[in-house]
Amino acid sequence: MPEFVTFSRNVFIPVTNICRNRCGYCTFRRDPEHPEARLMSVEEIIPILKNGKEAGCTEALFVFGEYAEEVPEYRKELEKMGYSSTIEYVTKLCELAIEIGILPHTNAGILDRHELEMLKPLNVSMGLMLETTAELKAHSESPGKAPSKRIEMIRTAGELQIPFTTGILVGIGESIEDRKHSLETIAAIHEEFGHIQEVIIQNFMPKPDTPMADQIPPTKEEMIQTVSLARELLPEDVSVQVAPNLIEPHILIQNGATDLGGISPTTIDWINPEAEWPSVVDLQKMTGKIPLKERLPIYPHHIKKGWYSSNLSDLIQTLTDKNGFKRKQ
Ligand SMILES: O=c1nc2n(C[C@H](O)[C@H](O)[C@H](O)CO)c3cc(O)ccc3cc-2c(=O)[nH]1
Ligand SMILES: C[C@H]1O[C@@H](n2cnc3c(N)ncnc32)[C@H](O)[C@@H]1O
Ligand code: MET
Ligand code: SF4
Repeated sequence: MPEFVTFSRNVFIPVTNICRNRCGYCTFRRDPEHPEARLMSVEEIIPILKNGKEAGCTEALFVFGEYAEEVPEYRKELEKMGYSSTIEYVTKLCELAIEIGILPHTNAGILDRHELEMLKPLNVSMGLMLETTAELKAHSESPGKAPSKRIEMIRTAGELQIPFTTGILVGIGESIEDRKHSLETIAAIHEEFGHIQEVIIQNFMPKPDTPMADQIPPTKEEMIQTVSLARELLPEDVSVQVAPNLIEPHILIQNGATDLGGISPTTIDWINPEAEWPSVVDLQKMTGKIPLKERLPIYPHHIKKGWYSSNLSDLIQTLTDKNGFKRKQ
């Protein structure tokens, strides 16, 4: 049993749902002609950040479609707003979040070294799910889900000393051996760079009207087995995260999970909109006797190592003090 289980309070900002990929399990992505296709404006985003700040959130989670610039209609929209790339726009959004008092964490899909360098000074951590090292049908129309590209980006983030979240998606057609290989790959990258804070073991949730609508999601037993495997294969300083809105976490905590990721009092999970966030009180009920501890989107050991830009130090300090987060030695 772990000594405690962690979580963070976030606001989820789905900057754009335009995406160059077409993953077989995804309902987040929209075609440009779809009525719900969007690129959020600064005017829409500011109140979300402010509400989140009021509600005690410490993390601005920017998640969006990968390289939407490859979609011509989107590029035009972005140019109308005065930006030539999504990442240029997102740096502006991160600056706003910092001004309002929330720490940015961006998961943009694949980014190149230059883009990572642009975001590093404005993000306390970043993320990219490896998903799997297997070549799967689910990803046959998603160039950005090529395992080699994902591995390369996670490594580059390591070279740049960006605190990082990655993970695997369980139940999308991969075998147990594939899961093992994916986790070993993540473990090896972390041994080299030391930047991975947490590895998400995310259970696939079938969605209506997707090519994988009828695929059976992983069983509780498979999830227990995968969480145990992750705990066994990953270095000790990496936590194993499960999503408490997607699966009952208690038994997974008994098998090695120690983090529940971000939950939000003010925004929905845009990737799994059908899955409501539990409240902190619900979370405490789920973990039972194990104490819950709120964390920031940057872990204490990375704060201690100074893996953040000077733009962020005041805010990290204020939020650490205010929330009474311990700087674990
Ligand atoms: O609300 C969600 N948060 C997701 N998060 C956020 C996560 O729960 C936390 O915000 C991080 O642990 C940072 O504190 C991700 C972050 C990443 O870097 C990569 C993937 C994910 C996936 C999800 C997700 O599906 N839903
Ligand atoms: C942000 C992350 O959300 C995950 N993701 C995308 N679609 C689904 C789904 N149907 N079920 C569970 N997780 C999903 C992917 O792993 C992505 O990288
Ligand atoms: C909305 S999914 C999360 C971000 C990115 N599109 C990816 O799949 O990696
Ligand atoms: S999961 Fe991410 S990369 Fe895949 S289609 Fe959805 S938004 Fe695009």
